[in-house]
Amino acid sequence: MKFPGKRKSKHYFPVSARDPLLRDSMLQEMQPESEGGASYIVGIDQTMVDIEARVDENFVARYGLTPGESNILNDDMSEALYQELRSHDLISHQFAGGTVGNTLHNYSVLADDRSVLLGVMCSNVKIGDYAYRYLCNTSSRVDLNYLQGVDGAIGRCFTLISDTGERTFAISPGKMNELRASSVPEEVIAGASALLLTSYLLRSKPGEPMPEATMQAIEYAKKHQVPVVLTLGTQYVIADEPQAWRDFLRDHVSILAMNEDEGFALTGLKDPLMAADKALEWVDLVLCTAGPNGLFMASYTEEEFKRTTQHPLLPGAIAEFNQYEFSRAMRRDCCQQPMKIYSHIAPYMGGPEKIMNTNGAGDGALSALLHDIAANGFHRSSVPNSSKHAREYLTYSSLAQVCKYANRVSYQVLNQHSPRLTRGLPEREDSLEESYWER
Ligand SMILES: Nc1ncnc2c1ncn2[C@@H]1O[C@H](COP(=O)(O)OP(=O)(O)OP(=O)(O)O)[C@@H](O)[C@H]1O
Ligand SMILES: O=c1[nH]cnc2c1ncn2[C@@H]1O[C@H](CO)[C@@H](O)[C@H]1O
Repeated sequence: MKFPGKRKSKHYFPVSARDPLLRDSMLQEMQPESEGGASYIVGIDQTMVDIEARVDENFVARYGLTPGESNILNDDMSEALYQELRSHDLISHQFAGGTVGNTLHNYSVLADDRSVLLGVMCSNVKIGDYAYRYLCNTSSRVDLNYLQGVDGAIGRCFTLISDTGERTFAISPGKMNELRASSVPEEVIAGASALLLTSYLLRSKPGEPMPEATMQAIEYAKKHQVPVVLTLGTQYVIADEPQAWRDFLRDHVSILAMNEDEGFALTGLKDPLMAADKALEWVDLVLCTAGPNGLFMASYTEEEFKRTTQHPLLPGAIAEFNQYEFSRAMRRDCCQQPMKIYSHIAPYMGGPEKIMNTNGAGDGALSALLHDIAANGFHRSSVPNSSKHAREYLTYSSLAQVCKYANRVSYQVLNQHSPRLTRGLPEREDSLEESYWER
């Protein structure tokens, strides 16, 4: 694992006196990690490839699709849509996709370490087909050994970009929802630092086993105290039944990732800070991305061990909300006196000069948060006596540092075409501190 502490520690966890147990020599010893992976993330996804095409505004309306939404197509519509894209030569890119698949891939690239993907894969893969492309475009650090074979195609996600830059997904599901509960291995969930899920998993046709497989994974995660991370799909999935999603969060989820639109659909609050604050009623840690306005995080920490920021205090609906952003996130139930902490960061370097692609920028931010969570697990098992583990923290770094890291990774995604990182961040990121607020 690329341990965040291996970088200049001040970049990732702003302590002035370093942990005496965490000397460089010890970190060196920690580097060669066994293949089994002491610390990994597991996730479930609807296995799919993204087929990106530029279309005119009428296109989306002609197929009766809701703009901006992730729409499900029937077989006839999929075929007609695909044929139209092909005959007009509109397809510009094809990548492996899926929101959890993207996030696990990015996690594995950033951490240079193992993650485990659960889902389906064609039993009979042919060179050049979509399943083949999916496998070829997934990091070799993503463990695909637990995928369940199916007799048929994986999903296709037509990613339709209009003239205005709006992105509409049209999903041809194939067999993507055929994952059975019996294909969810308890031991893999039990050993993970976190279980990653998306709200899309609960959206399937009657009789398809994916929702049951998802609930089975949640049951194992609870049994083994593995934090459940949920990324909300699109606002429409949530807006259909917001109360059911609030109950779901309260009952099953510890860490929530969403963008401001999804936050609004969930809470009825437009301000991402207030939406994140509201979500703390149900979960322990919230990442809320807000496009050109950067991102917010909110969590709990132990009142006695809160740490005051050295950054300027920020105005907002909660006055000086970032006052304790140098604290580390904890589960509310692990705090004797829980207090809420918040942080915000503006886009890294003000955003790229030219945005290549916003698709997956939020997934990128979440993969950085997962890296920090896994690093905490890794550090806990490597240096159990460290003062860093005197209390049960969720993250290795402070909320402010996780924001920085998440934001930095989003920037990287905006700067390339695919939602999946082609390489990790520059090894030392020496410029991070100095150049952060320039431009
Ligand atoms: N127009 C922009 N200018 C600068 N930075 C941006 C812009 N759009 C996004 N970002 C950066 O990317 C991060 C995530 O963006 P956004 O909120 O659009 O994610 P998202 O909608 O969840 O994306 P996806 O669902 O496709 O993964 C933001 O927090 C910000 O750092
Ligand atoms: O229904 C779905 N299930 C899983 N992933 C989806 C669905 N719709 C869109 N995406 C995925 O979301 C990613 C960007 O966040 C895209 O890469 C797309 O593949």
